[in-house]
Amino acid sequence: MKRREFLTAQAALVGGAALVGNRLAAHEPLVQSDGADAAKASANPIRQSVMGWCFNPMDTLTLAKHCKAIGLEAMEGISPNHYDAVTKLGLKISLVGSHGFATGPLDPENHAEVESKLRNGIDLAVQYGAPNVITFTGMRKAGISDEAARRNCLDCWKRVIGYAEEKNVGLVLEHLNSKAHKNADGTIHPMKGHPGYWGDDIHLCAELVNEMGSEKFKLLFDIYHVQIMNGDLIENLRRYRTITGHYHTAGNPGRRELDDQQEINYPPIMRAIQASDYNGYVAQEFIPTSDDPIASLQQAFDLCNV
Ligand SMILES: O=C(O)C(=O)CO
Repeated sequence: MKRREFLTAQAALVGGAALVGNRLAAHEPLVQSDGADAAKASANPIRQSVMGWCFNPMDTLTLAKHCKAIGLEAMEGISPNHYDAVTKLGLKISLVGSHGFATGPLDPENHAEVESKLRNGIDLAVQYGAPNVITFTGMRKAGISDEAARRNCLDCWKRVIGYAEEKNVGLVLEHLNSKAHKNADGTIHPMKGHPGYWGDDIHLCAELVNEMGSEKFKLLFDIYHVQIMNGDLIENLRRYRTITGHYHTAGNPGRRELDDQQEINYPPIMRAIQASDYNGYVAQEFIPTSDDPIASLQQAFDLCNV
């Protein structure tokens, strides 16, 4: 989108709400009717992907074949060792991995690793035509204040963003929930929440994206994590849609299927995404609980295929 079209679209989106640069400031009220989403969500099908780790221990190629049969367009969260085989099946790679969520740029001790993994991720994304590479803030650390955490993250990402722009690959910052989710035996589930994660407020993550000031640095809006930490999903999604580069799904509570045992109403959320003229991916990132995880994937695909 050209800059003038972008600004016109923004103006239409937010009516008179205040913009920071060309981006909506956190907590500014939005003025858009729900009807507008339904009207615009038509010839713009959601491009669906899946996070491979959720389907462990199913092997990646088996999952890939099911994805192809169901109609998903892409996969992510799989080892790059599988990229050749997966792309040969006709699937795309929607998101490339980099450093983990625990070893983020918040801590300068991680900077060398984060920088090198982001650069490697960008190279892989170019090789396989993936639009984005994931990044995280990392965990809070004693002795690092919020202000220092912000500065450390921005300093590190700013050393890489020029390379991302040159290669036309996006970096997407994932917001995560920081609540502890217990298993039945009282242990903490390692993937339903990430206690200690600093970027656990969607407004903070949006501020970081805005401070980066690059079209190649955007939000990874994980609907499950946002529901837990901030809620108000459609309002937040609309607020940040021009700075969102990727979406993840899951049912809440439990990071489970998108079924009627959970509380998030996905079809209107998908229509809100469509109405934003978003043309990136929405990746299913739920942990199947049923005996037939592929049936769960089919059900999630159908529900989001609005
Ligand atoms: O929990 C998540 O959503 C993650 O992507 C962590 O890697």
